[in-house]
Amino acid sequence: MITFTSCSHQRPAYTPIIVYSQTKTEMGLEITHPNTCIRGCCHSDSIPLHLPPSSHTLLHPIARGAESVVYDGTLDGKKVAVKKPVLSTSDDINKFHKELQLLCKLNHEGIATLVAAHARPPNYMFFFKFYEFGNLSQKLHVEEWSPSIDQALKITRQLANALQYLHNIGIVHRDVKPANVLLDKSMRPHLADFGLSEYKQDLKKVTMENWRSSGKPTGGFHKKNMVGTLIYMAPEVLRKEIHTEKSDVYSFGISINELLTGVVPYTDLRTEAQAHTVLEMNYTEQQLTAAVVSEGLRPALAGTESGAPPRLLSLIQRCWDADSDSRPSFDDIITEFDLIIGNNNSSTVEENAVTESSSDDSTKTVQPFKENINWFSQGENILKSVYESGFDVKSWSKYSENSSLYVPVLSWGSFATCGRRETMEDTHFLMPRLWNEDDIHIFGIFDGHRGAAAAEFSVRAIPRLLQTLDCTKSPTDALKEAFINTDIAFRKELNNQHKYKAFIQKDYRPGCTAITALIVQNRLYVANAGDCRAILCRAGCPYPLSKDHVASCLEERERVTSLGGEVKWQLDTWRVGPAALQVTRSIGDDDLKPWVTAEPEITETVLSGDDEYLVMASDGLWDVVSDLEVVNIIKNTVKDPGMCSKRLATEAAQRGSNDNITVIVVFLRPVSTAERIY
Ligand SMILES: Nc1ncnc2c1ncn2[C@@H]1O[C@H](COP(=O)(O)OP(=O)(O)OP(=O)(O)O)[C@@H](O)[C@H]1O
Ligand SMILES: [Mn+2]
Ligand SMILES: [Mn+2]
Repeated sequence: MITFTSCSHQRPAYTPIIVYSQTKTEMGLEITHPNTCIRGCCHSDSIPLHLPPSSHTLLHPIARGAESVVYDGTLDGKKVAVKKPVLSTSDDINKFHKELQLLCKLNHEGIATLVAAHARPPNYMFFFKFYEFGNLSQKLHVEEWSPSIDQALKITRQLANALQYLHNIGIVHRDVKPANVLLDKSMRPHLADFGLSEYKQDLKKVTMENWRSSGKPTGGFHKKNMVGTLIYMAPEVLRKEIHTEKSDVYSFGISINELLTGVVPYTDLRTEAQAHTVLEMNYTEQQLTAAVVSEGLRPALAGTESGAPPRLLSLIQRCWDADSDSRPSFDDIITEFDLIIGNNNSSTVEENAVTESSSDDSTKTVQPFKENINWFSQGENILKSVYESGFDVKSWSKYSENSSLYVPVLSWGSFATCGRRETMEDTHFLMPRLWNEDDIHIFGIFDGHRGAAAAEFSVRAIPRLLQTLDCTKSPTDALKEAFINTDIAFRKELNNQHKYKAFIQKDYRPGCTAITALIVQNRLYVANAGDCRAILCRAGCPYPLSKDHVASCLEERERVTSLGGEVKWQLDTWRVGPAALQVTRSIGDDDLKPWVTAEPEITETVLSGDDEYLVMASDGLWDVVSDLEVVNIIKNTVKDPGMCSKRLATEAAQRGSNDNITVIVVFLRPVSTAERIY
């Protein structure tokens, strides 16, 4: 017989008592001990790892990344940035703990300071010091900040210090790029975003694990390993070899060059001149990768006119050397840099002396007298002619108070080329964040004919009119009015010129087609007059957002004839009036009014998470590339809106488009690091 001795599942004789004690951090935050995350894997002596709910508030989202949302908020009354990662799988939670462990170890003024974290369910959050000036990429390319050479050198030096510190404690950042450099009020840089960082000794293991988990070196493998953003990635990373700390040196070199030139890597035309063969302004991901890896393609190096000392330029070139062993370490970079800065200070003095003496001469030079009419500035003055008295700047931001609305996350880019024509008659504008509102954006393209005057006038006039709106008008009415008022003002100005300025030809009747896309929160309004076109890519498929207004369209032909206009088949197609215009709506074309109206057709679309991007272009693109082809081309292009625009325009040029080509691409949701690659 078997007897069971009772095994004691009873409580032990005593329960260990957890002693909750409190200490204070330098910032005056209270730390409750034991100070660990829920799992007990993250520790810190100085950073609280769990917080009472009353200690913090989240205010507004300031950035929605692919893997997290960053809010501004407060912690014990002080302004902070709160990074809330999107945690959907257990992998994501492991990643959070890993990032937190790492952040707890960091303490350097060149690195974004973690002041607290909350690492217990249901909330996982990082609290960082708030850096008022946002990230360096935004500063350079959205605000178009151009730093003085001294500012650029200071930022370079401080960033190098931060990376030297990281490498010395054995950490590789793996995502060095201007978007991960935050600026404080004094324009000092702080390296952020340790989401991809690893300890040097783990790099090999991490690579192998990812390799094994995906079975073969494609698909998942690439996605996990090709970290960072493509254009900042070192050749060895692009070749899917193991990352080293020298891969950070490469990304640092590319980033510093971007700081000096103000140009997004590979978008400068000068680069194309250097890049031969396959590239020819035609970057698919594979081609860019191949060119970087095997042809040694690099962004156009900053010129000495940027004020950068030649030794710094050669240092950048060594940083982006194809052979990682030939790249300097951050110890080397700092040593070299101090020599450079030492020299630069003395040369600045000399240069100043030179400029001062030469400035005497420049006062003697006389500005040449310009007779040409500047239609851009005429357009800028539109407010004077439309509003007699003052106006209020108001916005639609409170158009809908519903805070649970879907709000797209935008990034945008454009490319314009005169193609085979001798003159450029297309114009366009990008005005994200109208009135400084995060959720109102407008973009527009104007395709001029019979001269560029109407397109030049409208590109300044339309955004001006929209900026000074009466917010009681609906966006649809506002757009319509802006088109019509611009047309009236332009024709009035042209007639004035005809009357008083003899040097304008009598039969000079320029016009332009126009398309604008206005985004207000989750609504997209496309206003179109003419044959520019906009499409929306939703869940992988193209949807037209505008209809072409041309005389070959029966509806338009009937509209024109019902107003008394004449439409005739001439040469190859239907054309309007004595001027034989193909388009039936436009701004300008004074001799064809009112038949060729400036009144736009407007579509309204409610945006949702399925909406990927918007493409707007002049007919130079659409003549030779179909809606579906546009979607397919973007599918295999580097997911950067500027590059996609350029790729589409150059594709059209290659297919023989003989018109000016302007393309605007607006991504409507964040592109994750992985998506940017595949
Ligand atoms: N401490 C801060 N102060 C001010 N702005 C911040 C701060 N931290 C983050 N941001 C803003 O949020 C953006 C995203 O932050 P971060 O790069 O850490 O998030 P992420 O989700 O990893 O983004 P990514 O999509 O680049 O991987 C930054 O580029 C910056 O504009
Ligand atoms: Mn980032
Ligand atoms: Mn990240």
